[in-house]
Amino acid sequence: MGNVYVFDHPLIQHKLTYIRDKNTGTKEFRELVNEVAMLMAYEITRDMPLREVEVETPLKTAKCKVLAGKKLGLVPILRAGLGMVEGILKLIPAAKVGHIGLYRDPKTLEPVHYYSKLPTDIGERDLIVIDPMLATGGSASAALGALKEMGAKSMKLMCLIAAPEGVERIQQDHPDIDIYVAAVDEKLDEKSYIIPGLGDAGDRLFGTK
Ligand SMILES: O=P(O)(O)OC[C@H]1O[C@H](OP(=O)(O)OP(=O)(O)O)[C@H](O)[C@@H]1O
Ligand SMILES: O=c1cc[nH]c(=O)[nH]1
Ligand SMILES: [Mg+2]
Repeated sequence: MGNVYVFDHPLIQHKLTYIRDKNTGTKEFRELVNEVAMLMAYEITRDMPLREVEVETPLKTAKCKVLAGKKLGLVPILRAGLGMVEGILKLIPAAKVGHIGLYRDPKTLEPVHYYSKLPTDIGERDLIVIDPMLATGGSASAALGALKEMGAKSMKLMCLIAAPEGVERIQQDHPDIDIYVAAVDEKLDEKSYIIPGLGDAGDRLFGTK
């Protein structure tokens, strides 16, 4: 079964508090989401392989390390996942970005897959699938399933806030996938919003409500 990693770094937790606050406006919300995404990416990329190189300092030859050039890919789940991409690209500017469009039908709560455009070599890349909210887990599960069908072999799921129900769903449907979050909240409400959560991530990012 996949592991769940909760990032308790003080900077992540501090910023998440202001992301949750209903009085945080669109501009600040966007900035904070990107900042937390960047900090989470820093933690997630801990296992990136390095290779040794030699470099001439002004004084001596030094044996040093550089990234081994493993291919990465970011896959934001539209729309809200877009809000985390810029922050991650600040750390990993060469990463390719694929897009997968899914929304949760407000009546049935079922995910509707409406778009995808991925790098042609997704099978060779380590993918980070990004969505701020893991609520029922339906959208992320469908996204991971669709990506596997399209050839993805190595994926991590990165979310800001998860509900226990969403974590369970991913562990059941995709036991091979590790989940990285800033918080696992209490529960879902009757409309399957995460409680306490942060409200509707897409609407808060894009100012649509
Ligand atoms: O775990 P689930 O129950 O599937 O819910 C989570 C999904 O809901 C939100 O997207 P939404 O449907 O609001 O689309 P949007 O990003 O376009 O606003 C969120 O960004 C997730 O993709
Ligand atoms: O709490 C929730 C649940 C699903 N989608 C959101 O944006 N927020
Ligand atoms: Mg939304």
